[in-house]
Amino acid sequence: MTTIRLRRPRMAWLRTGQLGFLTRSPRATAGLVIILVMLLMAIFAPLLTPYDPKAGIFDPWLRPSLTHPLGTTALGEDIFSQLLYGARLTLLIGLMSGAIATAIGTTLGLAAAYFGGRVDEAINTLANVFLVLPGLPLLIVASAFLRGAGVWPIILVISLTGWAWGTRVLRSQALALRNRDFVHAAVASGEGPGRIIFREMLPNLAGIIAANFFSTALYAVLSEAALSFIGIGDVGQTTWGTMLFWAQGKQALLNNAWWWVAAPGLSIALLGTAFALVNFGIDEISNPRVGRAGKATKVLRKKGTAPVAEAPQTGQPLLSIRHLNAGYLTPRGPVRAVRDVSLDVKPGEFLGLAGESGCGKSTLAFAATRLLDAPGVVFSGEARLDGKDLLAMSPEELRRVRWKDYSLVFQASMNILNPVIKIREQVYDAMQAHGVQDKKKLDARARELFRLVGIRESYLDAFPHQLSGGMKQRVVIAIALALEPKLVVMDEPTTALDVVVQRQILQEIDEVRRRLGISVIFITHDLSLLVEMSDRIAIMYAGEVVEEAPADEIYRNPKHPYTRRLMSAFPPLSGERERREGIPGRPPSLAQDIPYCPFYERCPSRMPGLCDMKKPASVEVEGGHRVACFLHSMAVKEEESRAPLASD
Ligand SMILES: Nc1ncnc2c1ncn2[C@@H]1O[C@H](COP(=O)(O)OP(=O)(O)OP(=O)(O)O)[C@@H](O)[C@H]1O
Repeated sequence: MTTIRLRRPRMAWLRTGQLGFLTRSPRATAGLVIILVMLLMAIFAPLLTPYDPKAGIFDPWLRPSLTHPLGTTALGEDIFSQLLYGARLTLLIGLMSGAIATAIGTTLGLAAAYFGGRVDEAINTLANVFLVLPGLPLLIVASAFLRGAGVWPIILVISLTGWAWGTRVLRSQALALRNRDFVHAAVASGEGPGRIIFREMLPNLAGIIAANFFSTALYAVLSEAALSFIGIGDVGQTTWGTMLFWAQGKQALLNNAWWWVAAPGLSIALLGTAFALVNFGIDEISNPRVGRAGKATKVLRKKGTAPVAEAPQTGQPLLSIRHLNAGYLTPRGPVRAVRDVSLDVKPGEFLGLAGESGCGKSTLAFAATRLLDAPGVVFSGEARLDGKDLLAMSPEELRRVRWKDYSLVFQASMNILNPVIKIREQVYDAMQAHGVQDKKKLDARARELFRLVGIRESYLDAFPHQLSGGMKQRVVIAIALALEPKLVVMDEPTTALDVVVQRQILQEIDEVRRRLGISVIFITHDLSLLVEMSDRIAIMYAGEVVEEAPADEIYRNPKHPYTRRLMSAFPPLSGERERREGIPGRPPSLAQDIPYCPFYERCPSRMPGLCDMKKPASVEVEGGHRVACFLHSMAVKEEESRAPLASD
């Protein structure tokens, strides 16, 4: 049975201490103070006034005085007492209706987005039906029928007619979130569904949920006032709405007792304003860009130059990919983006993977690490990490090894950072999902990681938007290194960054992987960069690895005609500036079978009748230098056929 580790979900602002921030937002503070004062007035009404709100024991139409701060009604009741006691039911109606409608709306909206399919369809249909139900006529009918049943009919009708809007909005927002990179990354890092919904998605929806709550609460307060005002509902109860009803019925304004109308009317308006103000505050929390949380620090600290320790080379590959076939199932048939690829990565090795765009580099990396999403599919093959076949693992086994044994950084990795969660929490996440819970250890490790990738520790308490693109990418690299995985796959991790930052980050990656003895698969179009960084380079073309050799060997002595053209398409590392040429022609479509040399059409050294008839096998031409080209496999064969003669 699959067990999912779930931490107790807590709302984001409680966890990150952002509730404190709420009180630092002047608007939210004002809103909270108003609501709190009203709540206190409601709770402590018996202490604040000695009079029963329904006791008509005083002279009617008394003007405001010290004994009766808001005067008396036409029936001789104390208006101030009515205002205090009325707050009880008015607040109860608002807060309860808001809470029930928001709970139903949030649960159904999130369930629809997360589970999709039939669940989504059913919830959506239900929400559509409830959206067209006319709320006010229903309220009138329910109140008329349930007259005398107190305020609960109103609360229930408002809750039941008010949840559908929230579900609609939350569903669409949650659907968009479901496809965001940070949610994919959370899935990839082994987080369970509950944790993803509550930890990753819910905080991003806090603004909408709050808006839903406060707008329903306000709607409820206003509806109750409107119903009471026109005499529907239980006018025997004391609420701000029934106060307005009686004031109107007894013609308070004509009797110059404007305070009888003004007191409940202004209280309702003030409550609405308070709801709106707190709503603004929560919007600031849920969207840190709006707020002022955290101080952005400006200067990057230069990293120390600690001694470098190479990983022990055991000779056994850490990752061993064998006959891997992977691709995409499309309506026009399968695209075979990775074709019978076999590749090894040794412990501590930096393997560069290069090739033109669309040749299958990313598909290879994602397929081998079981991160290929639909419509991607692994057709066949093995990918053994430390002897364990990743492609045969159960989802639970995979969850255990991901991030711990291997991790991934890709081009748009900075998007995996959840915009509403502080960097520190996100660095902790991967470690917590794998059992590190001790706060001191988490903090020490997070600081160490930041030093390692050259970011000031103070950025741990920043939000992602406070960091530049380069820094976010460093954070992601730090997260990828958090559990000291044996292998990190980096798919163009710096392509989106400017050249200076790229170089800095690459140097840091190189130093970190040497220091920690981590193996790296580094994917890029930039062959000259790979030559500089890699121990070994594999060149891919049309889904196949056509050449593989130590980096300096590829640089000095490229053998495959494609590698040679690729090398000449990039500027040399040093020397005169000269005009570079691209490779004429286009790679073949990966939707078709290619039972011959895939480079045939573009190859300047092609041999018709051979290269267009069958596929060259990959052969070792020199120690560790393999190439899949007839030019070289023939030379090897000749060499081999001469060898016995020489020994005769
Ligand atoms: N979702 C998809 N559906 C169908 N085909 C796809 C899909 N994703 C990628 N492909 C195809 O698979 C092939 C390999 O793509 P892949 O992204 O692995 O190449 P790449 O070498 O990493 O390219 P780049 O360097 O531009 O990222 C391409 O022909 C591409 O069009």
